[in-house]
Amino acid sequence: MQPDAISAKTTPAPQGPVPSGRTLPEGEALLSVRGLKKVYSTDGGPIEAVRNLTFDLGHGELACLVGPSGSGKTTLLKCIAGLLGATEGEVLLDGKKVTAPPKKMAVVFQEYGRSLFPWLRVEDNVELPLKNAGVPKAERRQRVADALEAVGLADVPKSYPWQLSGGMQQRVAIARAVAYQPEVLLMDEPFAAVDAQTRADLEDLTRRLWKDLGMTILFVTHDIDESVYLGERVIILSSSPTVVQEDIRIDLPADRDQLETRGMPRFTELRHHVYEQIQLAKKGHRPDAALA
Ligand SMILES: Nc1ncnc2c1ncn2[C@@H]1O[C@H](COP(=O)(O)OP(=O)(O)OP(=O)(O)O)[C@@H](O)[C@H]1O
Repeated sequence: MQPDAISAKTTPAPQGPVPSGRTLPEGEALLSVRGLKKVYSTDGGPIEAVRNLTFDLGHGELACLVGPSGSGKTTLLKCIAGLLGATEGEVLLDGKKVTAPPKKMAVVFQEYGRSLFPWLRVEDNVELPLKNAGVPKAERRQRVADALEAVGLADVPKSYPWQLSGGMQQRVAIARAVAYQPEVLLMDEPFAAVDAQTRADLEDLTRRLWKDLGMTILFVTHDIDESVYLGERVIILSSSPTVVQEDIRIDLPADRDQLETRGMPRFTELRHHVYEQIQLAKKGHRPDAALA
């Protein structure tokens, strides 16, 4: 049986029978993905990575995106971030079409080792995007100090990334995104390469920053438990060529705790449901309308 909250608040997509995630009335969405399709041209022929994705994110939402390996999660995030052009459809930020990386957006990737500059100290890594954006020096310093404080790294501003643990390096990457003060933060499996304890700490840090700073977050993860623990909503993708398989509201209490929340019967119920859907997606199940 499906949990009660599933499909709650879902409104039909404007363009007809194609399965869609939750959409909002015009003017209410901060981020809109509309009929997004991405086909890669390769020497071996075209690869249709994403077939048709439609969903909205409202101001201040924290949504997780899960789907089978190869279902196009990174492709979608790159299209949203303006790093990759769509074949069809569009991404709108505050109603404006995204055609290049928008100033209001920041991305945290999985590979912190590659996203931080090893020759720059922690504080300089965090400061760099602010410099590039022309933020005045005094304000830059304050924002860097605040961001390092927020991620619990106020005591290592002069260290180099390679002098820190993996979890600490990822916190530097998060601090860099936070200092930039984005309206939308995209996170692509950001904790996949850290140990379980650090991962739990970083999950709690993400929710705390989300609450304190009021950002809108789209968080891609392979980890079903993580998606349910972190998200206010979980968007499940089908296997490639990708459509939205289901868009679930996570009706767990706002204050989450690694032991208490994960021990709740409702957590288990939601987790089971997402797990089942991913298994179905892996077996090639697609929402009926996608086949039409
Ligand atoms: N640059 C590219 N050129 C050609 N095909 C690509 C490219 N990038 C991704 N693809 C293909 O597009 C599909 C979706 O890939 P993508 O990396 O977006 O999926 P994913 O859900 O993020 O995967 P994973 O969960 O394994 O990280 C795959 O079939 C992949 O092989």
